[in-house]
Amino acid sequence: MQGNMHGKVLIVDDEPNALKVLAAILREEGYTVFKAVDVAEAEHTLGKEDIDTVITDMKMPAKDGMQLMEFMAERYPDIPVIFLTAYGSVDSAVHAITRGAFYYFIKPPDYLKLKGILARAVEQRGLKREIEALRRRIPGGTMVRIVGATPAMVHIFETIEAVKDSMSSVLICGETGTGKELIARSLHYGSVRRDKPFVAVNCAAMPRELIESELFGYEKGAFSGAFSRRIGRFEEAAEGTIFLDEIGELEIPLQAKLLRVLQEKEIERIGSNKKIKVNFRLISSTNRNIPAEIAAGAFREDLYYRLNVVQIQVPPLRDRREDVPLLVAELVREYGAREGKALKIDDEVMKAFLSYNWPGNIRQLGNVIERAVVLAKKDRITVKELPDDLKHCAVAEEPRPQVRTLREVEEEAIVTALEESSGNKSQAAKLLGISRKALYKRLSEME
Ligand SMILES: Nc1ncnc2c1ncn2[C@@H]1O[C@H](COP(=O)(O)OP(=O)(O)OP(=O)(O)O)[C@@H](O)[C@H]1O
Repeated sequence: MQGNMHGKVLIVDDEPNALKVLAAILREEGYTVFKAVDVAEAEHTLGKEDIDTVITDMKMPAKDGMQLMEFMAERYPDIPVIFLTAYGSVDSAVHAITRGAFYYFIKPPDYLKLKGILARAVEQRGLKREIEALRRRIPGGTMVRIVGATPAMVHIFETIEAVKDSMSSVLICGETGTGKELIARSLHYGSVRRDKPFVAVNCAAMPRELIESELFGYEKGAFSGAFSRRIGRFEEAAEGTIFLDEIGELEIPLQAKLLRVLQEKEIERIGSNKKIKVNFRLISSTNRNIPAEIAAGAFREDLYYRLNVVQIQVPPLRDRREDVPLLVAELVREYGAREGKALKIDDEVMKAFLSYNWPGNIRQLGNVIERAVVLAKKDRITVKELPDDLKHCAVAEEPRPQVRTLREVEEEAIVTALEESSGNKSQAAKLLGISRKALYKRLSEME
């Protein structure tokens, strides 16, 4: 945004007059204005133009403003959204704010105020863009920090380094929440392609027809609802990386289409038979056992070989428990910073973390820590802040003997006193309430 005070604004409203008036006012202010009469058209414009801020009506006949915002949260999380809402639907606007909307105005808005808010939104977008650009420039930087020191993780880091700049396809296998997407991102942002797009598509999140139009795009009129042309994700990923998450969910007909794209490096938009050259690096991920799917006839073997040129296996968290303390420290710092809390973790909590089997892996660990950080009072995270199944783990992990011998108690007291006094024996003796000589005597008995 530097050197350019104004930005690109997209206005979405089903009332042509409202659209016209606001567009005129903002153009006067020097903004480049794009208009859309519904969410579908807005989505299309967002795919084509580098929009700085969206101003949208809340109530619209097909999809509403809230649905547009959800779409944006997924695809364009850095673009601020300002809502215009009719008097009487303030509730939904407030809901939008809690979901991250930038601001809302009741119609008709106070244009002076709207201009002020818009300027702030555009400025914020500019800042985010600069930060993103800086991050990408960190030499060899992966932008995201992948925490891990176990041999399996070190092996993954080495593989990332070795293959990041190549065009070969990478298949990342591992349970849900193990960090597959993080690895895909660091393969991209650490590579020579880091200034090109990284386009992620979750193959499990959408019905088949939608994935197809998402991946390949379509021409205007290709099917009912295709009001305008839309470019697909393969085209969007030009010279960059496309990440197909949960590739195992792709149905057989789409597998065939994908195979053809990989072989021929060209695509056809739906409703057109013009071939378009595409060039991208493909990373895919799966939490399924693909060879078993092949044996069951649910996955094409030839496609598997194309996807699996380089394979990265990410182990579940329970198989690399040594990484748990590192991850916990990192996550507590991260969420703590967000909440403005500097927190320590009780030993019991760490013990529970170490013995739990983490079916949701690091994502689950992150959620548990986020919750604990929010709940934590004072400066500690205690077992009280853990969800029930983890609390049980903390209890199960403490098979303390009921009675200890006096000698054991004495030895423990001596060790604690020495620790407290950093090994200074006079001070330790003082803490224990005995003479230095008595301490020496007991120490010699202990050995
Ligand atoms: N090694 C790691 N270090 C730090 N954070 C991690 C690590 N691995 C995963 N995470 C965090 O855990 C969460 C889940 O990771 P990610 O989305 O990459 O997992 P995934 O394997 O792609 O999950 P799914 O299969 O469900 O899509 C993210 O918030 C990510 O930042």
